[in-house]
Amino acid sequence: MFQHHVLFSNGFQGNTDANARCEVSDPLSFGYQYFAGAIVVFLAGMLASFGNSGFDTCCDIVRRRFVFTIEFLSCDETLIWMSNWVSEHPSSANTRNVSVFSSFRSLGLLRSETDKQQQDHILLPTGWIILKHKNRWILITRSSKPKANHRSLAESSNMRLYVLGGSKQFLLDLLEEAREAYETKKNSRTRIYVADEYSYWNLTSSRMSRPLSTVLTWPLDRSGAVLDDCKRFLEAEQWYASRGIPWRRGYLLHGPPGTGKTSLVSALAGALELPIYVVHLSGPKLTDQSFIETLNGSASRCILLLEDIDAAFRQRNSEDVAGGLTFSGLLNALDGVVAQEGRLVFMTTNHLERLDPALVRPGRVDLMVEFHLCTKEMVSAYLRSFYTDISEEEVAEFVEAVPSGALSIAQLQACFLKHAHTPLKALTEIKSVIREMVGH
Ligand SMILES: Nc1ncnc2c1ncn2[C@@H]1O[C@H](COP(=O)(O)OP(=O)(O)OP(=O)(O)O)[C@@H](O)[C@H]1O
Repeated sequence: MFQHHVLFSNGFQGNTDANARCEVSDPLSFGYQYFAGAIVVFLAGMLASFGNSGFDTCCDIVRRRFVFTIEFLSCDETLIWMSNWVSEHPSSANTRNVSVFSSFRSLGLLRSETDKQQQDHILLPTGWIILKHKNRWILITRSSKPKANHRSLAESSNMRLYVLGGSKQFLLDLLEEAREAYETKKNSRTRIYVADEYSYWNLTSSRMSRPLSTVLTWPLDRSGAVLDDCKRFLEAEQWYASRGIPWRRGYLLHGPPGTGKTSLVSALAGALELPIYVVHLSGPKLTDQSFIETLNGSASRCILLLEDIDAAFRQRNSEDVAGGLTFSGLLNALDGVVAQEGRLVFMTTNHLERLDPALVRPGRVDLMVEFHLCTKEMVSAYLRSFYTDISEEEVAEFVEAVPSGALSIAQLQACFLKHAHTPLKALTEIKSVIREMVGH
């Protein structure tokens, strides 16, 4: 994906043309170059950070002639790319003193204490970092200060790169390299944000993306069809705009508990490389206004997940409120003038019949997907995916033992997990569960 980066020049950086002209074509031997390069970059950075007016002049001269500077701000995603790049640079490999940099904090997002997966943290060497990349010496400094935002405990953390003999193109290439490395790392994981009572999004988990093929639907190719629908929508912004249709698409996943509704959303997010933003509508502090603020604070490209929507609202004319959010507040936020465009809105319910028709009318719900208790084909497919070396005879016995529409995949999964290496024991247990269900 092509990204457009804007490099701002500031007074401190001096004339960018001058910087662009000062490509280092150094005749010095490699050993000397290595040493001298490190010293110059180090001095330049020192002068930059601690200079008084006398030093400022020297600093300016050194900078204009030899050094190209770029600053990454904490509010910008480029800081995450660069931090990740630095942490993975071979020069950082043997560092014994590191500081933990949470990429989400840097964007002002508080991480939940419950999720401490190492992969979400970037380990940066402490203090100043000097490294060599593509024959250029780079000095990296970082600074941080508490943010003024009362809702966030986050620190605002900036990073500066001083590149000896750098150029604008060198920095753009570096940035692109850093972005690609970060995207590749990130895209194998799905991020899930949950809104708190202050309409603030907390990253509560970042888990390995679930392959779509691991979610069984009925018919078996239903999940692929839903994915295609999502992709078509995401690519159709222009199509919607040219027809004056709001660029929104709502999905309602309905069916008994444990049949894969949430799993499908999670797998779709992985396939589409989108984060999931979850709002619990029954939160007592949620109001019409805070709900809108919450939605506005989510990423412009994301899956918005409203789970168990029936538990929040039943019939419009009976209980109109769930927590502080009213039914009309929900409808307005979903497709009123304040509604955001370009997002995929997924709602799930176990009780389709309880939903108010206004909530599921086209425009709010454009595609309904029904989830089923296991058909014989689903039992067979799930067995084969779980016990990869199961025999045909055992599959046939299982399929025979489980009546269509009796069990959810979640129930099968629980039993299979108990007997992960002994399918015959799982079969015995399943048979007794079925016997209990039919009452003999
Ligand atoms: N169709 C399915 N394909 C694969 N796994 C499934 C399926 N249905 C359920 N599971 C497994 O069962 C567990 C529960 O599934 P999930 O949370 O997706 O169900 P749900 O329909 O959203 O349930 P609820 O309505 O109670 O929220 C998960 O661990 C999931 O792996």
